[in-house]
Amino acid sequence: MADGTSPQGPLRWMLGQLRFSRRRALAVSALAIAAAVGSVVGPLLFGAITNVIVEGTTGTSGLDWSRLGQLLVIQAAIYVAVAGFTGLQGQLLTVGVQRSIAHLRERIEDKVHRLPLRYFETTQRGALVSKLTAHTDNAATVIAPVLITVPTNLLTLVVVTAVLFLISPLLAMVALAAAPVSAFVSTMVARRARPLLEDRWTTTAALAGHVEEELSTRRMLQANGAEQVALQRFDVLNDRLFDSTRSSQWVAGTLGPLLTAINAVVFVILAVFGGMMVVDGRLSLGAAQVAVLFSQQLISAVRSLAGFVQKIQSGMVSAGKVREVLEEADEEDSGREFAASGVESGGRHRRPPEIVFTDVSFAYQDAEVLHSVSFTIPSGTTTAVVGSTGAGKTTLTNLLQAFYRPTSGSIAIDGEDIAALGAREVRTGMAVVTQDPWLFTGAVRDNIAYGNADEEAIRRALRDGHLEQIVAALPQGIDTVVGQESENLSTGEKQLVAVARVIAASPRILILDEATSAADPRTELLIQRALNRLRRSTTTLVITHRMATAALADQIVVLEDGRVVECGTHTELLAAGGTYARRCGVV
Ligand SMILES: Nc1ncnc2c1ncn2[C@@H]1O[C@H](COP(=O)(O)OP(=O)(O)OP(=O)(O)O)[C@@H](O)[C@H]1O
Repeated sequence: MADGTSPQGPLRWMLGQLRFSRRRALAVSALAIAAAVGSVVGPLLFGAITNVIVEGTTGTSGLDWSRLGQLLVIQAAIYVAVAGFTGLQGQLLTVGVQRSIAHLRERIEDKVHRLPLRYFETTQRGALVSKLTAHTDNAATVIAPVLITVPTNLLTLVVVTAVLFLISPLLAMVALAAAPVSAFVSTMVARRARPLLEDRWTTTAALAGHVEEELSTRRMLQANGAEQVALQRFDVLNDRLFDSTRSSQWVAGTLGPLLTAINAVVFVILAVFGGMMVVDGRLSLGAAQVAVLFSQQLISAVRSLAGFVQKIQSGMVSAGKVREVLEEADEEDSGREFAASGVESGGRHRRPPEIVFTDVSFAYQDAEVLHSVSFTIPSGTTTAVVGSTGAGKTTLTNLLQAFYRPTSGSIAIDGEDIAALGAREVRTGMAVVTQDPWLFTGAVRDNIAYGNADEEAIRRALRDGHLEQIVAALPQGIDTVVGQESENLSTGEKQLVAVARVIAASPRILILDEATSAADPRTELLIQRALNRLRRSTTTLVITHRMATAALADQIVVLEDGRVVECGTHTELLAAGGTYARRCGVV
């Protein structure tokens, strides 16, 4: 696999992403070549027109108006055709490029759902967002130069040089001498600009991440009077972005004036030499004109090639970033079909599964956080896991959802090791409610249905989830748009929507991770009641700090420092007089 950041790799990779039909590619190339040929023929005709005028005014036979008219009409037709070819080629290319970019975005969106949790934990959010948006667009800017502008400019260079040599080898040598100088200057500038461009993108991503974080924690920042800290961080990043943008643009900005200066010197030399040759009679005025015009075309072709070097550099940096995401390893076996509900095609509900943890040990990095954890959650029962902060309770739920694999030991669902099942399969028919109810921006109906439930299931979820009254009070009822930052619903009400989603999905496995800990007593009661209806149709794992919640479970597992220290029913554990009883304040 090519290195995503190597100078050659990303360009070839980016071109590999193109979705051009052969016909479109041929049409674009033919139009581009025709436009390039037209722009070379134009100056030749201009020279011929000048010669006709010179001969007509200095000769004896007078001005040949018919030939002059013919040449002028042909030249006008060529310029119109060049404009038409260039415009059409641009349109065809744009549509093709945009289609390719849309396809690339689709691939990235798909990839985001297949990346392992660990990737998101170790990647800065802003960097990821800019890879998915700005970098994708910027990467596309290399396509037109690489496919069209660079080849046509090279073609122009070759043809113009050849014609220049035919007209006058001396003038051709003068014009050509400027090309390596221009190319050298451009390469030097591009080399200096590249690290500055990298820095500019990195800082833009960091700034985007900071703003995103600032917006999502706006209330907390204000409540804790921490706006100043956020402002300072913003200022640091903003200054860095200013510096890197200024430096990169300054470096890039030197290229234009440098090339203009080289151009001016060449122009003066050609004008002097050409003029002397015309006076000596070694060259016609028209040919001298063509030589000067061609030398300008030659320099402008070198100049635009140099300009594209910089554009291509920037695009390659972006292509490398996009490629990095697409080439990340997928979460293992995440490609299987995902069915969110436990209802079989026939409408009959499958029996909730038995879940068995056998000697499960796990380490996020080096330090083990779970040590030989074993317990069984029988089919259709509820097991509560209690334990102090950092004991490893949430880690257990992460392993059950196959976000990570146990370092040793196994977790089996109905006798099948989840390592063999694959992540998507494991999560089929599994629902999770955490302390933070997550809602996406959309109607309450869509938040409950989440693409799976039908009208009947939504109605049932509203009723059983105690949401009917709350939804009725919303301005557009069930069609009211809500979201994570929405002010329409309180946190407790959002939690009820999350619970209603679970009811509508009819999961076979339910994970409640501190699901009611942020709710007030009344909402907690409503959530408990709503979830009780699911009790017998699901196998439930409850993570809780509240002993009253744990007491309702069929079985309680007490976890301390990653080890199971007690396991039994509420009554059994109270009678045992151990950790659980102490937590309940009984002993
Ligand atoms: N993504 C992670 N990367 C590295 N270490 C982690 C990660 N998540 C949790 N840990 C560590 O693993 C240990 C167990 O964390 P876990 O979240 O499972 O505890 P918990 O019992 O759920 O705690 P709490 O009751 O506070 O939610 C802690 O020491 C924690 O710092």
